[in-house]
Amino acid sequence: MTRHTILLGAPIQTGASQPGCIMGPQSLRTAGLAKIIEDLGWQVSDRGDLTITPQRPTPHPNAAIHHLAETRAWIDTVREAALAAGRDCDLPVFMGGDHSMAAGTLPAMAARAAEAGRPLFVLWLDAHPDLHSLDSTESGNLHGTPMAYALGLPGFGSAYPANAHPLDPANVCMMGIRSVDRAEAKRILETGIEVHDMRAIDETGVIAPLKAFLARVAAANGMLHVSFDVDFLDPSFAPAVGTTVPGGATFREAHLILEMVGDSGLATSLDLVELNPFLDERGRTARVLCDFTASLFGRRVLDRQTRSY
Ligand SMILES: NC(=[NH2+])NCCC[C@H](N)C(=O)O
Ligand SMILES: [Mn+2]
Repeated sequence: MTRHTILLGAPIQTGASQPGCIMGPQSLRTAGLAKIIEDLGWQVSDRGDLTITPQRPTPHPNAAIHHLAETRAWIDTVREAALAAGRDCDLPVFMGGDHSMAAGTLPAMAARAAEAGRPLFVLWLDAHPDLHSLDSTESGNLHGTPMAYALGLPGFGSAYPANAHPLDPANVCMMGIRSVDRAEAKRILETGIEVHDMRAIDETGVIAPLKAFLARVAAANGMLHVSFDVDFLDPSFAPAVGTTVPGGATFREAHLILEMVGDSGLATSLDLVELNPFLDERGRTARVLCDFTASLFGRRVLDRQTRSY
């Protein structure tokens, strides 16, 4: 049976300090995301881009926070549309937008998993754990908060919607982490989330920890959401991101991770976030993201035969 994917754009840039992620979905389309997946035998539907209406500012005791009202509106809009996309296909691709998008997609995928009576697992590929609450963020950039919110951690009051389906921290695996704020470090220790920072990856490689995680997902008959932040990658080959951190995953490390996830057949949803086309070089980061996505959708070397001239 032909498998079906839905592409859904969430052009959010209010969670980041630098503008530009608003162009993320269009850049992925221009780089040919739909065709790359179609060529692998999938049926692809593009549901276009979500929008929110203009918002009146809502104050918050943490004065660093900006665009709280927009973020909240995006969370509600993304959550509803992501849940519908999740119900309607095998593996939706959520095209950001900055990472605050995941404050909508993670609860949506958790709700979908609950409907299916299966646990949700999350593979978080990112330089940052995004474990801030509204109380702890120092930058005020709300793309630093989605994981804390999705886990149901305190510090959000009623500024974000109530989270009816908090993630189990035991089902989260983070890779690529190399920039952690103090409050986030504390939360990593308190929650016991599995974090493979770049130091650990340098020592052990990605294969062993990923195999172990995927085996847990399979054993639990889990659904698997992959949240892919461009800054997971080394900025030398993926420059189109506002929060670059040196020492990121190499091209091969990232491919291997997505190839292994692809082989496992376990992935049930994907976020592609933080692509800032304004900072790209001739579309190379968008192309690289499409290539990685193809690996997750099962592309092998022989699916991509070269042509000699
Ligand atoms: N999704 C991201 N790029 N997050 C970066 C967050 C960086 C930093 N921890 C902050 O809160 O400002
Ligand atoms: Mn992130």
